[in-house]
Amino acid sequence: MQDLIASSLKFQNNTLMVLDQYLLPHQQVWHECRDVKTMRELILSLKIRGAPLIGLGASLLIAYLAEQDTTKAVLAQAIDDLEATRPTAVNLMHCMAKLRVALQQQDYVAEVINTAVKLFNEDIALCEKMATHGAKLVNSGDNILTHCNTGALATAGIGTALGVIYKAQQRHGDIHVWVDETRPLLQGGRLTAFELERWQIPYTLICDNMAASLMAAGKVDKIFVGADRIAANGDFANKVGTYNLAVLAHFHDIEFYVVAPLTTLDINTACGKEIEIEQRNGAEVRGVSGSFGEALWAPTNAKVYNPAFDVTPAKLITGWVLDTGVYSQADIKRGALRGF
Ligand SMILES: CSC[C@@H](O)[C@@H](O)C(=O)COP(=O)(O)O
Repeated sequence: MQDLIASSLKFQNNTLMVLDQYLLPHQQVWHECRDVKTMRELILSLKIRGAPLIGLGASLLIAYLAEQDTTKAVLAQAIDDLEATRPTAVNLMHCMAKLRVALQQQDYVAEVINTAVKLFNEDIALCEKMATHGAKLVNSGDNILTHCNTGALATAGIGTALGVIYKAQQRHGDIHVWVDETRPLLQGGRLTAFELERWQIPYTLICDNMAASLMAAGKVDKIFVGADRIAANGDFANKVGTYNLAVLAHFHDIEFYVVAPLTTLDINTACGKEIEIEQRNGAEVRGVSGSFGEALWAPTNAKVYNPAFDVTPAKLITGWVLDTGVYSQADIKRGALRGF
């Protein structure tokens, strides 16, 4: 298989490597992945994360296994096992569905490899298109608030919502970003801050509960976030805390955009209530861990509620920035998403 290189995932010299996003930004450790057990562990522990990237990492592993003369039955089981790791991000299901089709073909080894390569390259192109559409919504001098990490680390390309910010900065040169730290796993504080620093885009890190007062002070012009699944009616699931921002944006009359590729659309899910939300281990809320070690601040057995995502209803969204363009409330009500 040809070499494929992204910020946090690479297939090079026949070796699949994953950058450990749990240890970033203070340690940059790449893990080699040769089997389903390792990839499952990397996904479950969020060492590889972000809706598009999970699907691509799993796909490249299947392609690698196909190249090792793995039987059809074992590959089919591997696809099922990887698909079962995280239930909310539909990109993973999208990739696994494509690979299942490839596996049915006569020359399935070549088909599986071609499909994985195509998915990877397609994601780069989709990011570019979303960013181009989204950047047109940004004005010179805008203060943009974002949540979680939706950048190059989470995709094969420049990212979804953060890709828009990157393009807008290239266009205007004077964008400032408010970065929600994104409790409990701190994807904003660890990863988005790291990426913005690398891209030399001015940013300020805030705790999630500071967004309201910033909005009240008139310091947020627009909000851009990513999505893990967009239902047919435009409701979408994204990192927990996104819904809070949408409600706050509505109250303060601030534009709120969701940015996602067509691989995030799930027209078989009618509305947000039908999206399965991943529940995670309580330890993530009782304390924090990372390259610095572990800290526990709550009582060891404190009862915890820890959904990884929440659902934002369509009525709170100003625009859906997809690779095919920007869609308004009216477009969505007309059923624009069902057309894909
Ligand atoms: C391009 S990323 C879009 C989403 O996947 C992102 O906003 C998000 O919620 C990631 O969650 P994570 O749990 O870190 O995988």
